[in-house]
Amino acid sequence: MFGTRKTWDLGHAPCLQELWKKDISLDASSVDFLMSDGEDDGSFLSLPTAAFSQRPSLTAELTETNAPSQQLLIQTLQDKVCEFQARLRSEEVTRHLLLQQLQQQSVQEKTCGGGGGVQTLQEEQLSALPNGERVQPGEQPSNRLNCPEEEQLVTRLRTQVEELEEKLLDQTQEVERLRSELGATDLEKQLELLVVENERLKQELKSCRSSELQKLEAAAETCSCSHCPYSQDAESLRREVSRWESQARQRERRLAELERELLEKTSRVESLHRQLDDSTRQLDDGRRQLEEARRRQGETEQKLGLRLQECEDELARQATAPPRVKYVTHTVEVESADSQKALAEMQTKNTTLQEQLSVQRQLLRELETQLHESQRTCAQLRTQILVYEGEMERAQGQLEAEMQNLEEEKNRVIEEAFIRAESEMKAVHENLAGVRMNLLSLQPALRTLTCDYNCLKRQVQDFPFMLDKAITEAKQEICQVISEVSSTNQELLRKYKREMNLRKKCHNELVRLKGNIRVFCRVRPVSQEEQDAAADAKTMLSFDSDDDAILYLSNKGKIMTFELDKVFAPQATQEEVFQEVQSLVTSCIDGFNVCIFAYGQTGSGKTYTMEGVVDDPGINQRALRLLFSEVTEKAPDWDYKITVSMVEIYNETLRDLLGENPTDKLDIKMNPDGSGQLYVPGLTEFTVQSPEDINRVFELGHMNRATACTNLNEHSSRSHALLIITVSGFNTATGNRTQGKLNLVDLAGSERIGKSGAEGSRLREAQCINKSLSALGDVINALRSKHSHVPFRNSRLTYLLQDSLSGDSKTLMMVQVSPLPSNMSESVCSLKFAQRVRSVELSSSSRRHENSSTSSSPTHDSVELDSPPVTPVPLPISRASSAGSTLSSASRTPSSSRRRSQSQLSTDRQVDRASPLVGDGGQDD
Ligand SMILES: Nc1ncnc2c1ncn2[C@@H]1O[C@H](COP(=O)(O)OP(=O)(O)OP(=O)(O)O)[C@@H](O)[C@H]1O
Repeated sequence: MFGTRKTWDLGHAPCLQELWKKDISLDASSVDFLMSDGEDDGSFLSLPTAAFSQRPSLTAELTETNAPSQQLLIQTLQDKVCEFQARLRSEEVTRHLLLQQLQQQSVQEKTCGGGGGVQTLQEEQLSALPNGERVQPGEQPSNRLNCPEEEQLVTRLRTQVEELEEKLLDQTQEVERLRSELGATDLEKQLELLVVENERLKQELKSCRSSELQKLEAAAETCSCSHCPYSQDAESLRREVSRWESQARQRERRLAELERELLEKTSRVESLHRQLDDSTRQLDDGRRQLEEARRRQGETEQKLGLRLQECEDELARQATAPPRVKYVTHTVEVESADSQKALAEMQTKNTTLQEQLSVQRQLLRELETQLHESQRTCAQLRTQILVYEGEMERAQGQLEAEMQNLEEEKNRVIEEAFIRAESEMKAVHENLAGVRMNLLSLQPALRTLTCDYNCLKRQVQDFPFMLDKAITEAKQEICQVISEVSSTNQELLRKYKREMNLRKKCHNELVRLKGNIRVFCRVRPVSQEEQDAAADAKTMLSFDSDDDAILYLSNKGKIMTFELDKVFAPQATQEEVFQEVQSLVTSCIDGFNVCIFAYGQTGSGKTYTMEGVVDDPGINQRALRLLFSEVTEKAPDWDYKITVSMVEIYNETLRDLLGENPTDKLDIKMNPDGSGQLYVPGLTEFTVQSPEDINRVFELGHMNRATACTNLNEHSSRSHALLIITVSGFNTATGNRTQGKLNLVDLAGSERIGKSGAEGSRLREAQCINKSLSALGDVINALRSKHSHVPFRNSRLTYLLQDSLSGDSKTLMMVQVSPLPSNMSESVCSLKFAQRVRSVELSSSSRRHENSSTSSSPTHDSVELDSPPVTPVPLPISRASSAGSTLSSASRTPSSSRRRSQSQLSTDRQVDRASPLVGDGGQDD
């Protein structure tokens, strides 16, 4: 027995004891920890971590509406879980206490020597285990009974936790859905209300606008005057309506913006509501799962209570049963190893369970953390929802305020428009009444007007026939008048042509009677320098106060009388000189060739007479201006062309002063067309159309003359300068053509060589001058003598002037005389030559007419000389020449001198032949 008892010694199970103690202490601390956790936190949430990780926004979607119930539900779940864990832990504690009691009983039986009794007791206790189970050797009875249930409980707990998580998710979704429905409904209602209100406002605005416009149009129709006050009111109303329209458009735009904002927020709230629905649905599911877990927990508790009750009963039964030491000892000896093995297994299982519990605790903490985050997110969402709702309320408030303002303004505008419309209506009614009165008063006048209108209508209907008749009569009258006018015009034209021809004939005859060669004399004044320089500056010339054709010259004590066509005293002006010349110039327009040349010694005033000075131009410029004025006067019937050439004859060399190269020598040739006319090949001709053109031509001529000569004054004294003006005319009415040539010649000085003492080149110049002047005298003598041969070709000068010296050409020689005594012999020579030239009569041949119609014109013989002359210019009476007579001024009268006979001229011709032109100079030559 004792040996048996030795084998029962607890020394074989020290580690079991320690293990149990250790387990108990661990379990107690764990229980305390768990209890403290459960009590302190109370937020055990059985949502799995994966569920939150998969739905991170789920917690954030919890809304304020279901938050209290959800928290309550979570709190309830946490309480249940904690209660269940506490029960689990208390069951474990109870089981450990039972084991400790069993161990204590065994120790007591050992110490009391009743090993067999202990073994018997244990056997009885083990046999008395519920369900007839026998305690196996080495196995702790209660432990063997509870382990599967714990595993099942843990499994069930996990399942329940998962189910709770799912339920919580469903519940949350349901809550969200409910909240979404509620919120969406509100928002939709608000939106619908806003849209309806907007449409209503638009309709009201449109109707108000249309009514205002109709009123305005009606007012405008009733009064269409621009200055009427109704039109002005209507205009102001239109402006106001347009202003309101612009404001309405602005508010519509603002409303559209608010609608857009509202739509955005509505969509956002809808999404939040959808999320809240999901959370509510999950919460419902979690609730259901929690109820299911609670139910299962109740069942488990019930089972555990029954099992505990059975254990207690068994322990009580074993305590009351007598000890069976031998048997127990044997049993203990036999079963101690098994018990130790069972204990080790139980310890292992306990360890596993503890690990599982720690995992569950960790999971619980994570879930609690997630719950906190979800609560925080929920609070943020709640705040955001509140902000959105505030904004919506504010926008709605603004919208309402704007609507209110619009309504008020609309009412005010309508009221004002109504008032205005009423006043306008009143005025329109008044006008209407006035118009009615006027209408009544105008009705008689209207009847009269209607009668008049009918009469006029009949007249208008008859008008085309009357008009046709009148037009026909008028046409006949017009045709008759036209034919009469045409015949009259023809007659007038015929008379005009006849008169024109007659005028030309008369003019020609008058000039012919005056003499084709006319000689004027001009005495230049004594300059101030000459008076200051010479004591004998006293003039030797005197004039006849009664006859302007007589010049007296006192020479060597004798008085010489010279009778010319005209004598110009020193005080004669350029204009007075030109007055005597202009009849020749105008005959150039009629188709005559005219030659005007200034003759005289150097310094006698030739250039002054021909060219003049800038302020007082001479014959050249005045002649051209006169031609322009005459041509302009005849412009309606005549088309004239005036061309100008300028040449210089120096040392028998002809140069073109208007050419590009004035130093080139020109030649004079017969025109190859067989007309017998001379022409200068290469001579430049400028067509002048205005006085400005004339000035340019003269400037160019002077410039070229100055360019060609080193000393202009010296050179100009020894060269002949010719200005050749050609006037070509075409009568557009008659078709007649005329061409006249005007030669304006500034001859070289005619002084004698012996007096000047020239040598070398000067001698050559003087010889050339004398040659040309002698040739001119020979030509004039031949013409005067009516020789068959006239020596035109003896000099360039006479050759160039051939057509202006022959035929019916007109020649004017202006003899320039110096009044100084020192020049007296030269003056005598010049005057003698002038008197001889004056006796020459050019043959009167027909003028050159290029038109064949000239042949049908009246001939010179057919001209009726008793007809009054057409030319208005008074011309000097032609005078007979009386050359070289030395008469005293007292013994002769101007009238007697004018009637000198031609026979006397023949006597003078005999005298002149010895010294043809240059007087003494001719003898010197
Ligand atoms: N009628 C006049 N009134 C005033 N001054 C005159 C008049 N005639 C000539 N003179 C002056 O006499 C001077 C000489 O005149 P001008 O040069 O015309 O003589 P000329 O005969 O042309 O000399 P040349 O043969 O050298 O060219 C000039 O200064 C000119 O101004």
